[in-house]
Amino acid sequence: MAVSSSSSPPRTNASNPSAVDCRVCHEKYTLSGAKVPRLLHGCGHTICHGCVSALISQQAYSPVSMDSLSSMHLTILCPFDRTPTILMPEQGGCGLNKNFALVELIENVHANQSGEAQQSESGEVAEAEGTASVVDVYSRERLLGIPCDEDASHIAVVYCVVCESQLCSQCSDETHKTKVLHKHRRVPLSEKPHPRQKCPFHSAYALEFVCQETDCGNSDRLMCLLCRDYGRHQNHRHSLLETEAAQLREQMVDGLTEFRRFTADLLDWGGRVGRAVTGLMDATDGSAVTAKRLVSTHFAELRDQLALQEATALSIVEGHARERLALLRQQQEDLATVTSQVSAVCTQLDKSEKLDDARLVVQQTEIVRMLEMVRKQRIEFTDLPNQLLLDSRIPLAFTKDNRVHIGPNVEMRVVLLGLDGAGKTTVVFKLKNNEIMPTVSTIGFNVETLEYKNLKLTLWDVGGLPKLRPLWKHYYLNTQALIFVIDSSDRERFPEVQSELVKILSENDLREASLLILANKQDQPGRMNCEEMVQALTLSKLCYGRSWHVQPCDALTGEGLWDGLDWLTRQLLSNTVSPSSVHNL
Ligand SMILES: Nc1nc2c(ncn2[C@@H]2O[C@H](COP(=O)(O)OP(=O)(O)OP(=O)(O)O)[C@@H](O)[C@H]2O)c(=O)[nH]1
Ligand SMILES: [Mg+2]
Repeated sequence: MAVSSSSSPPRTNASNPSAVDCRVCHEKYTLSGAKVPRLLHGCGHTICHGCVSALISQQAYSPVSMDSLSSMHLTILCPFDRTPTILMPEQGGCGLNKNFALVELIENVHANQSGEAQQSESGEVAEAEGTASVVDVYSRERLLGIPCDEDASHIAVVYCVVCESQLCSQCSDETHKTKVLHKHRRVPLSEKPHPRQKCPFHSAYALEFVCQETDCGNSDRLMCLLCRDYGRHQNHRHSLLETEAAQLREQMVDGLTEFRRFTADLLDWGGRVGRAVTGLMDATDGSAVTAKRLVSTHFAELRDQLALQEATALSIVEGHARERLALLRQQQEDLATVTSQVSAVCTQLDKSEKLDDARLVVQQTEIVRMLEMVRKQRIEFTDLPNQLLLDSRIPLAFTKDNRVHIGPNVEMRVVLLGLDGAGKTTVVFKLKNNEIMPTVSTIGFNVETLEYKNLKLTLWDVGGLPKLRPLWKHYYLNTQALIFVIDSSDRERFPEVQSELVKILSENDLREASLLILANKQDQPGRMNCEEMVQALTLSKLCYGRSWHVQPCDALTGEGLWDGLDWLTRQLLSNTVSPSSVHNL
């Protein structure tokens, strides 16, 4: 500790410590001021206010003294057992309670020694028998440089809380010599309490109490002595303003600690979010850039693949057209040859017919040969029209993986099922003849053939009335596709629809069949869309393992029907047509 002269050097008594001496500086405790006993609440030991201040000024620069999370906390270590005690820096030593038991003891000692010479608190010089070392407990106050109220040439170091004056040690001692004034509480100037606010109703009195009545009726809870005893808060329960403020401060300290941690957490999360934003938006290699690159690559690959598939399909069609052309040209040539042969025979027969009998008979063998030849040609020609490939169309269709199928019509058996009134018959008529026919409930079945692309579909439209449903199973055998028609607007019958679907889809004969679900009557109010229908009928689960598709449609206008049929033909060609008839890419 620094050794210096002080305007009020405390007495030291290191050689003969007693209960009323500070065990650090070995000076006598006093009732107020620098030697007032302060209780270290961390461990319960007591040291004087001056030593607390000295510890604070020492600890303030120690790295362990500051709470790492809260700069508001100041920790001092007990000089006896190094237990930490936490303080608010702005309160300094005043933040610690006085050891009131000791204060009482000192008062008793003072009372007993009233006749004796008073301990000098001015502390000008250490007494001869005391220690030689003196602690300048007011070094901080001196740094403030506030002039003494009694003598402006002195620097004030203490504050009398009763007189409300700032004094140097000397003037403090001199002005507080009397027995009464001596009792005035004086604190180091750096610990000067905030000035008390005056009562707005009694300007001579300070606000000292807080009303605790819940239904007090006064807008202002603070009161002075007069308000409490005679005024608007008379007979009201109340507490000390100081205590109330201390409790509030305590709550604020707790809150601040908590909030600083919260702020640290927020900053931490903010940092993480910031890093995520940077990672996402990095212009050169951020996640967004990478994801976009992946999308572009994916679609570029798809385009390449499609271009390749298109080129292959075109070359297949061109090859097919060339073959057909060559065949037709061959047929052209053959016909021309036969025609010229027959014309030549006709010319020859015309000439021979004009000959006389003798000459004619001479040519008999030749004439018979020509007649037989032409007749033979004629007989052959009766079959020729059937063999001629006069249809210039090239029937083709695509599989679902874009392979092209060219060839004669492939026959398929398709069964239409669904509840009565769902629109099966209407769908068939619309597909077959593009017309709307007034329908009645189908009793039994209708069968229609439909040529679409290079498929020849046999459509079996089976009546859906409950009494007819047990007959559905007779149509399952060799069925390549099932078209299940649903009235999308009739939500009440969805459970019935689902129960029929469950039964149908568990049929062994339909295991391989493609399933086209027509969500019909999309023109009707209250209709269910495809997504809702898939959910409502748990179709993903029901149709697991088979090729299935839900197509919204309106059988009256035909909207959606051909899209559904396109899906079906692609499935059927992929599943059914022999690999040799499909031109692989
Ligand atoms: N508004 C509307 N009505 C439709 C639609 N499709 C069919 N209908 C009508 O629904 C009613 C029943 O149609 P059908 O084709 O006879 O029904 P179904 O499924 O063959 O019935 P069953 O033969 O009893 O199994 C008829 O009045 C049709 O005009 C549609 O898309 N919209
Ligand atoms: Mg019908």
